[in-house]
Amino acid sequence: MQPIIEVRDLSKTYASGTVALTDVTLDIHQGEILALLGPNGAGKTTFISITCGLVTPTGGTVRVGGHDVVRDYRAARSLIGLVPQEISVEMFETVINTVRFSRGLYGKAPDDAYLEGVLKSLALYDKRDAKLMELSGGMKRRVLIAKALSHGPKVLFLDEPTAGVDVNLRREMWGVVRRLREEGVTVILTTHYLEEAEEMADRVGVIDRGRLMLVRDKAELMHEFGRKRLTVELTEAMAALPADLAGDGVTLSADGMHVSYDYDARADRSGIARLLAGFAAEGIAVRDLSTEQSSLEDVFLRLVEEERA
Ligand SMILES: Nc1ncnc2c1ncn2[C@@H]1O[C@H](COP(=O)(O)OP(=O)(O)OP(=O)(O)O)[C@@H](O)[C@H]1O
Repeated sequence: MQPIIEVRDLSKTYASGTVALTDVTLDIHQGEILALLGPNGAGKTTFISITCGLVTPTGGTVRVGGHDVVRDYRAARSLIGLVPQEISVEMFETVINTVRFSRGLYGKAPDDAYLEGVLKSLALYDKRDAKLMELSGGMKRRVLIAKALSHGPKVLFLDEPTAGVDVNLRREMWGVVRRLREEGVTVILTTHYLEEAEEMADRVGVIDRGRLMLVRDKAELMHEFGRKRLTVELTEAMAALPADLAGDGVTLSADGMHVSYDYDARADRSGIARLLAGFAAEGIAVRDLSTEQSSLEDVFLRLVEEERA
């Protein structure tokens, strides 16, 4: 199947001389949730703005549903919904009128049945006649999504959907995004939160200083994420690892006081029992044990380093 979004060698240098994107190439598939992770200023918003036709690229192309976002702007844009970072809503307007207005901006014929369906899927139907000023922060964010969906797009961009919101609201947003995907909407979201990418995405892309460093299936990343490290603290320093303790993933610290063992936490047999039996057999006294999980952040840092190398 043809990707819904095809990005080829995309570059952007702003008039100020700031290089925001360099040679980004990426396919986004229909019905997936792609999370774009990256630090402030990495180029995420620039990528979204170009795809939505709000910023002109200085090199390369983006096609949405086969339509070039520059040459064939209207056709491309009609397939896209954008939920921007800032919450700006017309406080005195009602929910239903706000989404009707957004739909009208796309030159689409009025279709209240469709819009009511959108409001229902976002749990806003009961609030359709409420003024926006009467809504909670979470509801206002859902109104922004309803506006972005008002013209029936195939692709939804969410620029930092949960920046600065509390944990409950973040979970609520995750639920909303998952339901949209079930309805067949392709979702591209940007985030600073690794946890969010981990929770939501089918694929994760990392942008760093304008370059797309990597794009991976989350399952693949989670496999690496599943690694843990056991550290065994000894009562006395050891000069070298005894032969029956040495093995894959076992290392002795420089001071000889700690043995660490990296293992796959998801494997049926972690190898920990075998290792500890080895300590007992060698008569090595153990002071303490601790385990730590490599965070997604560790995984990313390692991957990005590998990619740079
Ligand atoms: N209109 C503009 N004119 C000049 N430079 C810009 C403009 N918009 C963004 N930039 C610069 O381009 C770079 C990428 O910015 P962008 O907003 O795309 O990053 P981002 O990854 O979305 O960051 P954040 O996570 O902070 O939103 C930054 O250095 C930024 O200062």
